[in-house]
Amino acid sequence: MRSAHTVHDVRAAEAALMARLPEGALMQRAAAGLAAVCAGVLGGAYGTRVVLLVGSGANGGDALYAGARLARRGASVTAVLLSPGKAYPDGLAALRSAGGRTTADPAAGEELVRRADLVVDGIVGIGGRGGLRGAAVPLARAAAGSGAAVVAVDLPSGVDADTGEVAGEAVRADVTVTFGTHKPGLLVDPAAGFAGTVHLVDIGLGPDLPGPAVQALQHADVAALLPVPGARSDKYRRGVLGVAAGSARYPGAAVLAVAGALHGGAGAVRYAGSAAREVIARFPETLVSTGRPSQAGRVQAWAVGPGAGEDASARVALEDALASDVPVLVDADGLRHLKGLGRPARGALAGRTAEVLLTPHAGEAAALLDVAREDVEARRLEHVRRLADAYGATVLLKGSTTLVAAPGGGPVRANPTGTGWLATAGSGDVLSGLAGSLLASGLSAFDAGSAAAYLHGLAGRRAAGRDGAPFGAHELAGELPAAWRDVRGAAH
Ligand SMILES: NC(=O)C1=CN([C@@H]2O[C@H](COP(=O)(O)OP(=O)(O)OC[C@H]3O[C@@H](n4cnc5c(N)ncnc54)[C@H](O)[C@@H]3O)[C@@H](O)[C@H]2O)[C@@H](O)CC1
Ligand SMILES: [K+]
Repeated sequence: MRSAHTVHDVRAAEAALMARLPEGALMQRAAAGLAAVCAGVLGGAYGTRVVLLVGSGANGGDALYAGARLARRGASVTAVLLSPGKAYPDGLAALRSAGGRTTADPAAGEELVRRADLVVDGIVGIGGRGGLRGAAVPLARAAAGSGAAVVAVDLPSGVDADTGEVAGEAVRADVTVTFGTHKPGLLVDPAAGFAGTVHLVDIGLGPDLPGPAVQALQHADVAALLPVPGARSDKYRRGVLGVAAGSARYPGAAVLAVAGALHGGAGAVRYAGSAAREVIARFPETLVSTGRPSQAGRVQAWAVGPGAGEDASARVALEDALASDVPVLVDADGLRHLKGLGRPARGALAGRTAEVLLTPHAGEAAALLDVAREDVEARRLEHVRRLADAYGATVLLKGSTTLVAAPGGGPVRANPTGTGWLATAGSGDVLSGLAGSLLASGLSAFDAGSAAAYLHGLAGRRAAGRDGAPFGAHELAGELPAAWRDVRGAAH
């Protein structure tokens, strides 16, 4: 599990640890880790050209000390000082005594960047506010346009460490070397898209850190969550998922939701709705009926809404499922009907004894919160939390990094496996069935949502192939068994 902490928590942990260590020890740990990653990226420091972009704070200090280490190993190192009067003095002295040079001329800096093998971004770290400013902007652009590898110190300068927002220009890194713990912005888009490959350098903060603000599951975490049948399992004990999805207009959504559901761990899938004929034709193992959810027989969870349409029967299906005493996943048209139930948002769900999992994309989340879609996309972390609290439900916010938040606080899970190839019609229907199936097999809404997003992303990557190619949602569903095997195989 990768964990990310807020700037406030990182600073508090650093202060507690620093009080027990000699002065400068933490920065030396950070710089040593940074220099080691840089040397690895370069394939050895000797004879290489390294340019440090150095701002006014300790982030620049890390870059200067790492630059001194690289210079001692034979790299030609030049620091471009963006605030020459404020650059970290001891770091500057260390660089100079190791044979490194400095310049305060931004134009000369841009020229150096264009000819560099490696650019180290020490402009700002966790002390940064807003996008890049002044001379940092053309330098960051020159770095992006050069052939140099760009290594960001702690986080790419210009991105917001806590929110993942990118308010203006930011450095585009190939590699980010972060210290002590991840920062939420390294796991959450849009900022995460600027970070490249992230290396965590352990500087000893662990014992002083509280619980994380954001988590990203890894194979072993997901393997531990996935339900595996034992000797005493039967199809009912494994859990039965009810799917109320699709309509005469969108029968395919029902088929795709069932396709996802058959790969989520439930022992059986019941379908209730007007696409029963299409579902049974494609998946003869499904138990189908054409009535409302409450007439379909006993289930352990419902997945409601994909392709359900806008007419009254879809609203009735949602109300019916919510009136049950089992967990309910609400997606797509179901979310629209949820919004339109006419009762206060919380009221629609408050009386339930079992969990609710909402799975909106940014546009649906915006509609549920009455805000602009762009606001949700720019500050996804804030909005997934707000939506979970407003509706008293667990929320899976789909997108470039899918986020899952439970109501009432606690860490948000950021899914690391997504790929842009998943943005294809029907992909969300497969996810609904998959997450619903995991709910039916007994996982909490939080775990079901995050494990489903993880498997769905892996399946998407497999379907796209190593070089990347488009696929249809039915092919995505077809890759789910292989995604399970990837995850379970890595845990053994
Ligand atoms: N505190 C510690 O013990 C450690 C800190 N470390 C480093 O220290 C960093 C934090 O250092 P600081 O608190 O000095 O802060 P930063 O170095 O992140 O930046 C602060 C300075 O940047 C300026 N600034 C803010 N936003 C800007 C923007 N958008 N464009 C240009 N300049 C901007 C501010 O005026 C401020 O002076 C971490 O990110 C990490 O790299 C590491 O050395 C590990 C140990
Ligand atoms: K930085």
